[in-house]
Formats: sequence, structure tokens, C-alpha cells
Amino acid sequence: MTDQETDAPGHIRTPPSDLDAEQCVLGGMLLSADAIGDVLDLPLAGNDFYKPAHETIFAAILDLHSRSEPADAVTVGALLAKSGDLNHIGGGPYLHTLINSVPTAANAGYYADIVKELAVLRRLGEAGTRIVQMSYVTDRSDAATVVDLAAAEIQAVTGDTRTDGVTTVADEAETFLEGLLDNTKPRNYLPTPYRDFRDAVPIEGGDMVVVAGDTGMGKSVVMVDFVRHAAIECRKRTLLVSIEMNADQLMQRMFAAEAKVPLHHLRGDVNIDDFEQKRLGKAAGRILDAPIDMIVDGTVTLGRIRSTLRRMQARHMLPELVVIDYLQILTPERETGNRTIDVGALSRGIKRIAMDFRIPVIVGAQLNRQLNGRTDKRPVLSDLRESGSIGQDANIVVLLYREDYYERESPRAGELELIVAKNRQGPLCNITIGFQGHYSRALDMAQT
Ligand SMILES: Nc1ncnc2c1ncn2[C@@H]1O[C@H](COP(=O)(O)OP(=O)(O)OP(=O)(O)O)[C@@H](O)[C@H]1O
Repeated sequence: MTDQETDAPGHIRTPPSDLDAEQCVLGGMLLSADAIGDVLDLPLAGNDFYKPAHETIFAAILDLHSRSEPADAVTVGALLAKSGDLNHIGGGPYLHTLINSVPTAANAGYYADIVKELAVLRRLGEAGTRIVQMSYVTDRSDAATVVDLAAAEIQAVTGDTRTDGVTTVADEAETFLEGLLDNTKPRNYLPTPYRDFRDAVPIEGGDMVVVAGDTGMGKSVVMVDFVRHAAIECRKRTLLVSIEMNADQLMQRMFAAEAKVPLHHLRGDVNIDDFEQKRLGKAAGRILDAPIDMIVDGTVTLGRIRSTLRRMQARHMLPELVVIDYLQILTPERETGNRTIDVGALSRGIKRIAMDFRIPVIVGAQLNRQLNGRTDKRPVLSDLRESGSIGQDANIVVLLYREDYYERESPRAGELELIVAKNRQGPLCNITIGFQGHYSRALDMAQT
């Protein structure tokens, strides 16, 4: 549906653009604040629109959004009427045309991609025209300079000349030394539940931590432990994204772990004794009081997690930890039909969330099947190899192993090994903790 037609010879071609896609982006943004977030994430800029009226409407939507005001046909219409732009964009009815152009706001990011790519092609064409003009220099000794200028033109097309994100070693070294010498400003490490793990594996904002294991090895148990420790013990705001378990199952596990009441007593078909009731009451006090937000949804996408974080940030309630259970069952934004590519995109998306919001993200990952064909079932980093780029994207990889999972009579029954297979800021090591599956929790050996 692009307007990039091959016009008759001698006629000027329409520059690359897709007005339908532009309408769908704006229609989606007028329908939902989440769509605005998805479009901004790209990021799409006003001058990426080909039609000037669309750029004006886009700016009005962003103006309202930045003031945390709703941006719909009525509010945007009022704002444009006030600035005198309403007639130029086609009047109030055009805003309704935009809304009617999309069946759902969910695809705004997809259409924004199209608009962005066409804007890049347009700029490439403009840069090409300028480069052609530059090539008509009269002095051939200017050739090297013209090549440099032409290269700069091409770089500018993709925005490579932006200076944001570029820093100097001098600046960073100064900040680093200042931080090192200023003992009054301790580094903000995430408080983690198991003592030896805490000492060996420092986790900071921006880190992606992967907790991987064979099916049923205890990934959810460990991740709920991280949530309980950060939020209940240390009062750090935490966002828990549960794709696998519903809210009821999640609560059963949290209460079992916190109250030390066997999980199967909490399924509603066993009488709970007085002693357990008392412990559940105390646990309820702690859990109700904890700063834990949850997204419990089997179809959640990373776009939705980003939008949630952005809204929390706008309310100054950005969590200090995000936990996602688990990576391979997250819904990809756009399925390519190639699992490795889709999982790779999810993994990079998680890393970007951690970096953009400067918070640690702990994510569960299922190990691939090659483990089952081996005699030694202890997992190694390469067991993640075929799972997209999880191993590369992660700052820290913790592999879970319980010998009694494979050998019921193992002398190491009740032990869970945390195999730290990647640790960018610390040593690789094996940490043994106690696994209490019936309470859905793990803990330091000394406490078992
Ligand atoms: N009542 C119980 N008594 C003993 N162990 C239990 C009990 N309930 C669950 N478990 C143990 O806890 C494990 C579940 O752990 P968890 O759900 O965290 O694994 P997971 O790695 O997240 O699994 P999945 O791959 O299915 O997501 C089970 O494999 C089981 O060994």
C-alpha cells in the first residue's frame, strides 16, 4: 500500500510514504495510551510523517501525553482548535477518520515501523540528491572532502550522527572514580535471598539475570524467592510478570513459602489446622504490605511490560526489580515463524528494558532438550545456545540443578545447586542451597 509509484517518465516520483500506515499510527495513538508508548519506543518522530497534517496531529497527541492528559479525538481536537491548526489538518471529522482507520490500537507499533522505514528511505533519496550536487565540484582536489561529506549525509539518514548515548572515557572515568571515593554513596545492589549467592553475584540496575533450568527444576520457586526477598524483606518495589501461573497459583506459592504451610494444603481441598492458620495470618500481613505489582497474563508482550513500566515511572513508582516467569512463553511482538529469531528478539527486548529503565530484570528460561540425551544432567551454559541469544544478552546466568530430580535416592536430596555460569562482575561458582519444594521455596543450607 505504499505510495511509491513508478510514475510516467519525465514525471517526479512520489517520495516513499504510506499515508494509510500514518493514519493507522495516529488512529491507534488516539485510541490508547499503550499505543502511544509503543510508538515512542521505536522511536517515531514528528518529521517521520510524510503528510504535514499528520505531523501536527502527532505533536498534539504527544503534548497531551507528556502532561499525563488523555489524548483522544475530543482533547486533541480542542488543543488543535486552540492553536488554530484544526482547519489545516482537516477539521474534527478527520480525527474520527483516523480512529476509524484502525480496528485495534494493538498494531500501532507495527504501522509506526512502516512509517519510520519509509521516512529513512525518503531521507536517503534526499541525501542522494545532495550527494549528486556535491559531486559537481570544480576543483578535483576537493574529492576527499566531498567523500567525507557524502558519508556524513548517509550516516545522518539513519541517525548515526546522534550524540545521545555517546560518551567519552574521560567523563566515565571521572564519574567512576568519584563514585569509588565517595563512600557516602553506596552502590545500589539488588538485595538477593541466598547469602553465598549475594556475596558472589552482585546485581545492579541494567542487568539481565537469567535463571535457567530443566522443566520443573525450580525456576518459579527461585524467582518467587527473589521477589519475596526484595519486596517483603527489603521493601523494594517489584514488578512480577507471571505468564505461566495464574494469580491463584502464584498466591498459593507465595503463601506456602512465606507461611511455611505445605503447598498442597493451600489448594482448597485440605483442612488447614490452627497452627497453619496463624502462620498464614502473619504471612498475609507481610504479603499485603509488600510493594509488589503483578502482571498475570498468559499473552503479555514486552511492549505491554514497557508501557506498564513507563506509566509507573511517570508516577514515580518505577520498580527496583522486574521478574519475568518465563522468557520462552512470552508472546513475541511479531512472530517470524523462526523460533530462534523470535526468542532472540525477546531476549534482546528484555535486555533493553533493563538498560533503558536502569533496573535489574530477572527472567526464567527453559533449557533445551539436548540435556535429556546426556548422562550428566548438570546443565552448562551451552545448553542455552540454541535459545536465541539469551546467553550473550544476559549479564548473569544461573543454571539450576537438583540431583534428586533425576535420582530419587540421591544422597544430595533436598539440595539445589545454583550454577553461576556467567557473571560479568564476579566469579563463576557453584552455590548449594536447600530446596523445600513442598513449601515452594529455597534457602541457605544453614536454615534448612
Ligand atoms: N508438594 C510438593 N512437595 C515436594 N516438592 C514439590 C511439591 N510441589 C512442587 N514440588 C517441587 O517443585 C518443583 C516445581 O518447581 P517450579 O515450578 O519452580 O519449577 P519450574 O522450573 O518453574 O517448572 P516449569 O519448567 O514447569 O516452569 C517440582 O518439580 C517439584 O519437584
